[in-house]
Amino acid sequence: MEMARVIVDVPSKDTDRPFDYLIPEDLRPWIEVGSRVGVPFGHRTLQGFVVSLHPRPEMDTAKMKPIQEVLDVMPPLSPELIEVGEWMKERYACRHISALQSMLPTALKGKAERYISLAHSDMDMDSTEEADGLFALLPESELEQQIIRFVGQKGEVSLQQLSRAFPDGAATIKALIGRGRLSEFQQIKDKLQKKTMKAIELAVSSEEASTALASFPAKAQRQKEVLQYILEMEDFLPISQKDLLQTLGVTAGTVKALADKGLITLEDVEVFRDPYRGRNFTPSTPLALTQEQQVVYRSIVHKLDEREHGVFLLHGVTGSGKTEIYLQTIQRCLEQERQAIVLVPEISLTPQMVERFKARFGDRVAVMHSRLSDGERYDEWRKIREGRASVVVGARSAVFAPFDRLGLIIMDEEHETSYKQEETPKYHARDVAIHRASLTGAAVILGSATPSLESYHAAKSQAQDHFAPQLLEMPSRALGNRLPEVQIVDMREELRDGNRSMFSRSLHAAITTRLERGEQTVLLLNRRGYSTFVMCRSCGYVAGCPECDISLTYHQKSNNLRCHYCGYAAQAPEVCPDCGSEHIRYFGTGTQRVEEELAKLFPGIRVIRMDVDTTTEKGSHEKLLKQFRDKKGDVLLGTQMVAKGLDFPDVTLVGVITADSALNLPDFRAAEKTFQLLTQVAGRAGRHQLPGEVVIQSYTPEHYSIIHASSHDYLSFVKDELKHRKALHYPPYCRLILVTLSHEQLPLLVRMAENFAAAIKSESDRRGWFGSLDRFDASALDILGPVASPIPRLKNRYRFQCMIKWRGTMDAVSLVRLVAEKLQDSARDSKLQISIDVDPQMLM
Ligand SMILES: Nc1ncnc2c1ncn2[C@@H]1O[C@H](COP(=O)(O)OP(=O)(O)OP(=O)(O)O)[C@@H](O)[C@H]1O
Ligand SMILES: [Zn+2]
Ligand SMILES: [Zn+2]
Repeated sequence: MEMARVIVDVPSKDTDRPFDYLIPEDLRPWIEVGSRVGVPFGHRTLQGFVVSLHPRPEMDTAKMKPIQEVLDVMPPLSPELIEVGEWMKERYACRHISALQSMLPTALKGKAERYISLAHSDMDMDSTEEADGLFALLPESELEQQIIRFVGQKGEVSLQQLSRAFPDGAATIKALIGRGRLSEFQQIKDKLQKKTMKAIELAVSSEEASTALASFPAKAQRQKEVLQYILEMEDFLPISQKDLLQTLGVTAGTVKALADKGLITLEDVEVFRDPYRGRNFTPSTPLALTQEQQVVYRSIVHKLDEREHGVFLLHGVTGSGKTEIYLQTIQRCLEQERQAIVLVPEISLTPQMVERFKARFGDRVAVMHSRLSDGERYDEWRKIREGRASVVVGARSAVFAPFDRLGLIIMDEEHETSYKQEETPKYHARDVAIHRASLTGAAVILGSATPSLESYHAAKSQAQDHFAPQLLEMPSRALGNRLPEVQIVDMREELRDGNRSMFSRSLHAAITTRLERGEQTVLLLNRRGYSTFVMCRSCGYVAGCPECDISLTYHQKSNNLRCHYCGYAAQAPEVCPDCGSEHIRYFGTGTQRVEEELAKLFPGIRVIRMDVDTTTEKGSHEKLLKQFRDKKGDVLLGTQMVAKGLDFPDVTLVGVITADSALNLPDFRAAEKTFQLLTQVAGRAGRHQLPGEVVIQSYTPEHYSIIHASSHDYLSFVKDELKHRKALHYPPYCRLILVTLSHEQLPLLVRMAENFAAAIKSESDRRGWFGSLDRFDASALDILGPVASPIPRLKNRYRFQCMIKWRGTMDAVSLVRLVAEKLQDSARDSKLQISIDVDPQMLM
């Protein structure tokens, strides 16, 4: 017998370490580092992950218990991912088990039994790599044939059954799965069962339907509307009845009436588990690279060829052809028989993005994002695990894709905050990607038109205590056209001149021109931050904290203003302290109001609205974009979603309703985020033949983030912004740890929060860490707070927070963790919760 160290599935402090178990002889061949096992623990059986294997210890093993069962044939985690988990535990002060669990698709988290069947024959032989094709032709051994016959006869066999029938077959069975002869799956129960939906399809040709539509009586207005919509959606049929009812606000009765007339059919159909199955992607071939692209391409490929770990920061303006770089470096990686992960922000995981990868690499691409059902995600995950996919395109958690020959990780729009997970474990996919790649000698490309200050600063300073990417730049657009002209409109002047509309005269005129020319407009309404700050509409004054240089947040209930960093509070002003105007109030508007205003100002204008409300249903995003591309809309109006990744030839105007809204958030990254968003959205204009124009409306047109965005000047922005960050001690000149404590009783919480801050102070003093952040050459640690959290009460619990700022090579995370655990132990009643967020992105 041998021994395994197992991390058990109980997220508590006392169980947050590996436990030793003996490996029974018959389970030995099934167990690897990364296996999921069932182990006895106290009186229960718990699930756990094997993190290491050891020879049988010398000591007395009588008290050690044996592993009871193995839950999967193929270990769901690899040794590499186990190592990443260990690193996450230290880096983010989370439990080891939470780190490991976060790597698995939900469907795998329960304890469902694993089954084996013959592999689907739906594997496309053309697209599998040649090596696999050769493998499949290898003569099969006696044992292999027996196993295949056995499984073939039974249809599906549970892992238990199979391991009993072939006690010595573990290695062979794993090999057969690896070669695509057998497949491992789990019975997908209840919510994962086959999904069906009521689907609507035309029962007649579209011409007949149109004719019928014309002859509808006036009183059948609702039916007419529905049929009209179905005709518009023709390319997407069948569509779901549920979607339609929601979009049009009609009842099922109206739909049924059309079915009764024989114009449409209504059927229960299975919802496809592969959301892209059956769709044809026009294959694309590599483009001849531009001069700039070639330089970048060569640097990256050089690293790939050396099989060395390396991190690149690809700073390329909008439309510079970063995606083509991604595609061609992936190509090289695949030629090396290695695999690639492409991370994109959830919000830009648009069909257009996925399409570009599917078009180049076909079935070898797996897709992972949050709108997939658990079942779909499990299927995509298996595709990766079993080696049927070699490229994955996905949101944050795709960084854990279970590849075993990873060669390249790409992170598009690397500055996006959605790469940080806000629940435990609070990891940043960028750091995980870099760490994972360093373990396997993989390359990392961080791409953006507006890199985060952290990444850019790291590339420039080549600091030793942080990752130091190699900077690659693409300053011109791939198609040779220029970046669009940007005009800034001062909205204070508009008001002074008597224009109270949310559209300036310039933007109004520009939209009118587009309507006349039949060109398209993208309108961005940045809703982040609305209703939270107080601004003077006459002079642009925004109430800010005297200590922290961030805007104060308006609290309606108490009618006061508060700083969420230091706790400063003030009465909300009645008149502007700067200019005395009464036009000072807190700000609020929404896409719906803009839509109404557009309809009023431009009668007959066709507006496609894209925001959280219109994109909740699966596929709605795609439909709206398709409508816009088919020129069924003059204006695409939306929130952040319209800023990213879109590439439409007829968009020649981009308008930003209020550029300042995000500028006034109580977040030290407010200027950076504003600059990024403006640059992104401006980049949507004039990407093809027609030249583009951008109109930015602002109440603070003199702000450096707006000025530099309008001249597409990333470098000047960085220079200005870094000055602020340095003066006020914010990243990248220090790092942050946000600690939130919560409890049901306020007085108790306040006392404990104060104890926490005091303990951090004395503990770091004792270690000689407490220095001044003003001295940039020295290590230093400072703690702000405690103050009430921006959300001071959540689910009946009060919340207080402390912000730790630190710089240096010391292990501040483990200090915070230590103090937090001590406090929790001493608090006796376990109702105190402490959450630690290392390198926080969300400060509100
Ligand atoms: N080498 C090339 N030859 C011809 N066209 C190219 C080349 N590289 C890119 N393009 C085209 O240029 C346009 C912009 O490229 P792409 O979308 O890859 O840029 P990007 O940098 O990813 O843009 P963004 O950051 O704005 O999303 C696309 O229409 C693309 O097809
Ligand atoms: Zn004022
Ligand atoms: Zn403050």
